[in-house]
Amino acid sequence: MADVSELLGDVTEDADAVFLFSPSGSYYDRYADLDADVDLVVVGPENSVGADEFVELPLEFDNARERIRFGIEGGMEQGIVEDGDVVVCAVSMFEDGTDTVTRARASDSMHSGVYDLFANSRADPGVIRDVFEVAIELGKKGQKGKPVGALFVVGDAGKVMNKSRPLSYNPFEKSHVHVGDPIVNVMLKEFSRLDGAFIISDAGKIVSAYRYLEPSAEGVDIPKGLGARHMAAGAITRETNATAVVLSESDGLVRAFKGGELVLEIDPEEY
Ligand SMILES: Nc1ncnc2c1ncn2[C@@H]1O[C@H](COP(=O)(O)OP(=O)(O)OP(=O)(O)O)[C@@H](O)[C@H]1O
Ligand SMILES: [Mn+2]
Repeated sequence: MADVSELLGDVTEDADAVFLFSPSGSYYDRYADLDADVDLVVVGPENSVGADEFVELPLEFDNARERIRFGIEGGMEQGIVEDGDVVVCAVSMFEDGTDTVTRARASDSMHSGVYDLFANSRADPGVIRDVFEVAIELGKKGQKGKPVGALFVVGDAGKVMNKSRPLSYNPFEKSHVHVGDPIVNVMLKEFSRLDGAFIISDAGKIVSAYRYLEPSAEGVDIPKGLGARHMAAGAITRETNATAVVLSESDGLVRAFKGGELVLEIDPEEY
């Protein structure tokens, strides 16, 4: 008579790697000497169990699917797994301990650039996430139903301020508000109708709105067809350690630039 592990054995068959998401120490130790053909990788905000192979998650994603995608993308980024590899993921979905096992295939299409953006930006990962959320929401709804564009420059704010000038009075002048506060998100959406860029600090403080960016665009190579807003976004990230998040008024896409390059392009309608 068949037993449960036989019935479910297909899930773990021919695995190239096993990813343990935030395991307890004792759980990890039980499997640390796994069969030599299979990589044992710990994925989480920190490597508390001292695993040899570790993928850092900059955020503890609530959504298990996002957590898994992100972990696999990080594993690909680090060269632990590659396109086509079977990755068995052990995660905790309902309680503290591992209670869920899934089988996923690493693929180049998972390689969206999101991992690099969160893990290697100067600003806090949570701040980058909050800015993305505002941009995506703005992209979905527009401003009073009309498409709207916006430019957020995140991190290295002092330097960004030095390479820009005000187009109008700064409504955030004396305030100490942070991206992610619900009221601030309403303000950002309201002010996005007006020209220029928002400047946001590493820790998420809104430093200014209405900034005209004046970086040198020399050597900035962005896709043809994108205009001045995107050029300014790309260029400012070449001259500073900021990350720029841009919502295009004309095609509705959200793009991110880092180091002078386009690193991510997403359609708000898919989120
Ligand atoms: N250097 C800059 N700094 C800040 N904001 C800028 C800069 N250049 C352009 N913008 C803003 O971008 C807006 C749109 O400009 P433009 O159409 O040339 O950009 P774009 O890249 O085509 O963006 P979109 O896809 O949203 O149209 C301008 O009205 C202005 O608010
Ligand atoms: Mn345009």
